[in-house]
Amino acid sequence: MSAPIPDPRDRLIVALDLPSVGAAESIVSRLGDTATFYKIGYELGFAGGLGFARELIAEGKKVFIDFKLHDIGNTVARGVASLAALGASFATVHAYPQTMRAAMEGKGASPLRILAVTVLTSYDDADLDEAGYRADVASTVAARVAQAREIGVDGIVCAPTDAAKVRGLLGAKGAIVTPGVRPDGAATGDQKRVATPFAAIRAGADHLVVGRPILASPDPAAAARAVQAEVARALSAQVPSA
Ligand SMILES: O=c1ccn([C@@H]2O[C@H](COP(=O)(O)O)[C@@H](O)[C@H]2O)c(=O)[nH]1
Repeated sequence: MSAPIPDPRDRLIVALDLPSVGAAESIVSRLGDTATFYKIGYELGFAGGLGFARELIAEGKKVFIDFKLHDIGNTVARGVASLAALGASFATVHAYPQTMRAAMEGKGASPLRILAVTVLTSYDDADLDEAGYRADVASTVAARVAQAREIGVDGIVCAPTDAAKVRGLLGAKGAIVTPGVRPDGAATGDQKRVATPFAAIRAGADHLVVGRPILASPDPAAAARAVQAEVARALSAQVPSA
């Protein structure tokens, strides 16, 4: 049997950073068929979002649970096993070796893909220094990707500005997922390491996570389609002409 043809709409993951299931239902309905992949983080997750994740999956959408797990190995492995049973497509853990190994053990043979978060996109060198790290963002990302690759995690979450370097370190295998994506002119908010959808894809990202630029738009479906159009433009620019 041949491999399923990937749906290009899956390149965009819409972050449902919303306070209630009702608010999420409203955005999902306005996005309709435009969006196929949704991310659920703390805000919606702690407000009934896991039940909503189940509904989205039952409707054929893909779900990324972004709780960035980090705990003792037993707790991480068992938490990940529950996310695998839920039917999530992606789940995040912080890129600490013990945590990454536990997550890979917890997912078992399920299709859940474990993504290791390297350095949050809201952090710059000064933020790492303030948190007690003695290495800058670039070297911390590189060290974490090397460990993630060694452990065999399924993918990496990094800033779009790190994606080219991460792709070089990770090789062709392994998904690169980038939050911190901002269409030209969009407010950056608390994000510090940002790039446009076009630049992120050109740098080697497989999936872009976009929240506020879509959620805050008067027309979320148009905003999502604009991101997808940039993705398509970047992908076609990557293919050398015959
Ligand atoms: O390094 C990281 C890891 C995760 N995120 C999450 O992505 C979205 C981004 O939302 P925007 O509104 O597009 O800024 C959000 O859910 C974060 O928790 C990240 O931003 N950076």
